[in-house]
Amino acid sequence: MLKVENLNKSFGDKKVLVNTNLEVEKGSIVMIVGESGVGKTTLIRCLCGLEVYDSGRISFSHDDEVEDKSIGLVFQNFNLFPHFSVIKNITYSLIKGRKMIKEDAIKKAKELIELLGLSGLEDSYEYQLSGGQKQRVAIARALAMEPQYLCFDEPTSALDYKLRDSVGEILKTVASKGMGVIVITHDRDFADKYGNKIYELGR
Ligand SMILES: Nc1ncnc2c1ncn2[C@@H]1O[C@H](COP(=O)(O)OP(=O)(O)OP(=O)(O)O)[C@@H](O)[C@H]1O
Repeated sequence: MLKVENLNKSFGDKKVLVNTNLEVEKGSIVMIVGESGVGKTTLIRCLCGLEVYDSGRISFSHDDEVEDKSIGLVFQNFNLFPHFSVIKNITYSLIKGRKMIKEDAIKKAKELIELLGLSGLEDSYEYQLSGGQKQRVAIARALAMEPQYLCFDEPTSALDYKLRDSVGEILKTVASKGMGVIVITHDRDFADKYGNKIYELGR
């Protein structure tokens, strides 16, 4: 379980997170809702190590057999490498960061491409993809790193309304593989439908 206790974060004089608490079990989907500006993105940036927090604790409890502290993030705008094909977007960090053999990285990427319904798009570039396809490439890329927890920043906001449920099904698939899923959303119906728990971040 991922546990956030009394997390505080300010930007200058502005207190954004004040004694924020959160618990995420593996295999579950936790939705974070709240008005614009309450600090939802700041919270997940702290979780992923992209932001330094002022005080409090982020810890992993003992149900994590291997104490793997990896938390991945799927950015709201996906952040794909525009000059790389779909398959290279997925394999790049495996090969360069994890030093995986290229053939193994490609095998893994192909499994994820299949899982996320991207077959046939292996050699496409970002500009050739729809919003939903870009998002699924970003999810495949994050899953390739095998994080224990995966955060999604507003996964439905850039997409056509009808794609909302397909995103929900992907979140369920990710959780069913044993990962803890943390989702920022403005969409209360989506949160109610797919969240195992909903945290309302307040001022
Ligand atoms: N790097 C930064 N420097 C200064 N202020 C920041 C920085 N990042 C965020 N903030 C401020 O912190 C507050 C919380 O921002 P954050 O993006 O976390 O909110 P949010 O709840 O995700 O909002 P939204 O729903 O609109 O995306 C905002 O007032 C924002 O202006």
